[in-house]
Amino acid sequence: MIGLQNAGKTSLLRVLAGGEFTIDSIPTVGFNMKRVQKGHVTLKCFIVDSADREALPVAREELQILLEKPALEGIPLLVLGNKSDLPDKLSVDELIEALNLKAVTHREVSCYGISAKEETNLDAVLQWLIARSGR
Ligand SMILES: Nc1nc2c(ncn2[C@@H]2O[C@H](COP(=O)(O)OP(=O)(O)OP(=O)(O)O)[C@@H](O)[C@H]2O)c(=O)[nH]1
Ligand SMILES: [Mg+2]
Repeated sequence: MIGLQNAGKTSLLRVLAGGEFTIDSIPTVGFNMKRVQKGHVTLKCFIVDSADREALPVAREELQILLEKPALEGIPLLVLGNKSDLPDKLSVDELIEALNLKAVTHREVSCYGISAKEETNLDAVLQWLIARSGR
């Protein structure tokens, strides 16, 4: 799980692990990367704050850099627009545009709007991960 500061990584991992959402999540110091790995396939989950329009260009660049890494070539990419409960959020179509996901080739790309807070669409995230974990 990779994402800029404040995107909601800790919140999502906590909720996915069956914990409670807390509004006063403490910023994670140090490592911000978790891998869901099985065999030789590392699934990539890139999370963004879909309501933080100013951070999206930075997220777009970070994602670009990650996708250029030879070790991650061809690996499926799951992009999560978190905080879909916020009124100012971008739609999935707008996120695809803002992150330039249509330019991603030679790998499967999925993009979901989710909310760690309201637990919206998290079943889709789990389904995505489960469906690809056996490959
Ligand atoms: N409204 C809303 N707020 C959220 C959601 N997910 C996380 N937040 C809030 O966003 C802030 C940052 O969440 P974190 O989970 O700490 O984000 P993070 O990506 O782990 O941040 P760093 O560890 O600092 O990189 C916290 O105040 C969370 O409560 C969401 O789905 N909706
Ligand atoms: Mg964190």
